[in-house]
Amino acid sequence: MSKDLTRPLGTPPAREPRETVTAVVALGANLGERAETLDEAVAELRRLPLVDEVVASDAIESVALTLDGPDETAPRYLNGVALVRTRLAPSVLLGMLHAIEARHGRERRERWGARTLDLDLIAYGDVVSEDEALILPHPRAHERDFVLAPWLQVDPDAVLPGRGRVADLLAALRGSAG
Ligand SMILES: Nc1ncnc2c1ncn2[C@@H]1O[C@H](COP(=O)(O)OP(=O)(O)OP(=O)(O)O)[C@@H](O)[C@H]1O
Ligand SMILES: Nc1nc2c(c(=O)[nH]1)N=C(CO)CN2
Repeated sequence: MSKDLTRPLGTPPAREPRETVTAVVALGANLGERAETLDEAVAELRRLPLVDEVVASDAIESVALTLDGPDETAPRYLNGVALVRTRLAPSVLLGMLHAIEARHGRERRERWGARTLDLDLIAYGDVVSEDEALILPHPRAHERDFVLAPWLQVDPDAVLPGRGRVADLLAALRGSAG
């Protein structure tokens, strides 16, 4: 029996097919061959089942944000955003993001620690979720220049559900910086 990946695992088959939504995936890397890793991760997103289209931003470089604030001595990050048109259920998509991270040697050691690849699910359509295994939209996306700027590049009209237009969020963030 084939699995229905449009539903959260363990739930009964749907009567209606799940519609295609745009998921926003943030990519980050500050260890290893960062640009190659991000390119490969985008290629892997394109090969996922029930993914029709992936539009990827350019990669941007930024100083590492740690729990103690920006750290100029830490390896710098390359970040990007991919818009993923998919019928995968959000929790199934997150599981597949974790599998891609694992294939790139991601180790989960410390929070906000250096990593070969980090894939966060920033938004899934306009779904709102408080489940700590998958909070939607991502609770820190609105305060991250390295998420908002590449997102705006691939979707100038983007809206972060519950927070507003990405262009306005980025302008506010930059206006309040330093
Ligand atoms: N929207 C989301 N995207 C990715 N992971 C999420 C999300 N909401 C909750 N999580 C949970 O957060 C856990 C930690 O994720 P991760 O290791 O990517 O965090 P981090 O990259 O160190 O920090 P941050 O979440 O601030 O980017 C994951 O196991 C995942 O289940
Ligand atoms: N510049 C930058 N800093 C970070 C990043 C990131 O992607 N870019 N991700 C983190 C944890 O998700 C912590 N700090």
